[in-house]
Amino acid sequence: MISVNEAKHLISQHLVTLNPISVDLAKASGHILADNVYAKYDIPAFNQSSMDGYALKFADHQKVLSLIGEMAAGTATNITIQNGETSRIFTGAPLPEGADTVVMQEKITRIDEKITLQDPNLKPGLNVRDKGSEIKAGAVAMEKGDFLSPAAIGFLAGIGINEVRVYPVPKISIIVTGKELQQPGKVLEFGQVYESNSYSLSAALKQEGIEQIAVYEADDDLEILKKALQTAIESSDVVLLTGGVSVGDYDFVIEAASHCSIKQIFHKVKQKPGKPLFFGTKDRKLIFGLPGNPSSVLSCYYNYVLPAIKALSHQSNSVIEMQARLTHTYSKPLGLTHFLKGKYENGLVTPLHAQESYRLSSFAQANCLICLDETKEHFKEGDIQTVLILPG
Ligand SMILES: Nc1nc2c(c(=O)[nH]1)N[C@H]1C(S)=C(S)[C@@H](COP(=O)(O)OP(=O)(O)OC[C@H]3O[C@@H](n4cnc5c(N)ncnc54)[C@H](O)[C@@H]3O)O[C@H]1N2
Ligand code: MOO
Repeated sequence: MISVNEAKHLISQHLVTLNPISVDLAKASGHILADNVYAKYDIPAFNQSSMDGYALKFADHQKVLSLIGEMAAGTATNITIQNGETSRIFTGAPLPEGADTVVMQEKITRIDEKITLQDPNLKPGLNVRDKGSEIKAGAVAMEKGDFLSPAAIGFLAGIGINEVRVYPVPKISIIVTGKELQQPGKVLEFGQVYESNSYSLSAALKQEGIEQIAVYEADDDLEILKKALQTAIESSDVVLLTGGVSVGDYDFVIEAASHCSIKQIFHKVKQKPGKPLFFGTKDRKLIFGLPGNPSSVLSCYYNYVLPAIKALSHQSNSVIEMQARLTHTYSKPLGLTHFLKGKYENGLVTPLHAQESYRLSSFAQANCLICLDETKEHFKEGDIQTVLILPG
């Protein structure tokens, strides 16, 4: 059996970033840019007023000015002001030809068409957004590797970009195994358990902006599982199986993986929960066999699957590793790394109740996993441990 670190290292060695695609800007939020984006135009595209007021030549600011026209935002034709003239202007409107400064309307006196300024702080160019002051045509607007946040999307739209090249988010298939599984909402017959793994995994994936998720149910039937796995490999970048990776007579995942020519990279990790974790590859596709217990599924997801999925899209891990002080003493046997459901706050971390891998009640309250090393047995109150902060 390999250690947690060895397992993480082996996965990292098999990650190949997905090929970039072009997408509409409106669909690019949350992606990473695969190419530099260059500005096509000077933005603003014209000298623009940043205030409602009057446009003038600064050299005229001590004169009584004659009002000769108006420029509103969206005005399609320009006007020209001569010496001693001014024009009404509104926020966002182009400056009239000849004007270089705008005075706010609160800082003038107007008698009929005559304007006198009372702005001791007026400077040349005040209240004017210069043409190209946001960005110049040809300049790099954003760089390859930049994250497309909502602000970045707005920025690129604002400079006229409508399509970008990004690293795609992977397509995911989830295959749940087990003939005991019943859908939530239906009556639970004797021996049945409610199917929850596809729900928790889909929710976790959607939280990362992954929408292309297919769910298959494979019962405990080897033939059904082989077919589902084959379809899943062909139609997705990452396959997540849950259950059926242990040593029971109905645990068919390893056999189905071998039948589908999946190359086994490892099976079983020195950890709790999630000891029977399987990882394999086929071409560039990643196949994770997650041990069926609901808590094992999520613990393995945050430790292995999520970092891998993020790396495929060139994204940084959304599970943040931190150090925290234990609020309680905790003991465990030697030999396995334990991941405890915990509550982290202000540098302190508390292990929650219900750590068993079939239970999710404490996971539902947890905001972190506490990592307790395989080589240690006793952990004292105040000891500093690594915690994995779960995406909120
Ligand atoms: N003799 C041994 N038995 C077991 C070992 C072992 O080393 N030797 N390992 C145990 C550990 S640790 C784990 S974890 C489980 C993993 O087993 P499988 O991956 O084969 O999972 P299943 O047996 O199919 O299911 C385990 C458990 O989880 C429930 N389950 C499965 N799928 C779902 C689902 N989609 N939603 C909700 N619950 C699900 C299933 O009913 C079982 O209770 O093996 C131990 N056994
Ligand atoms: O390693 Mo298992 O996930 O504890 O039941």
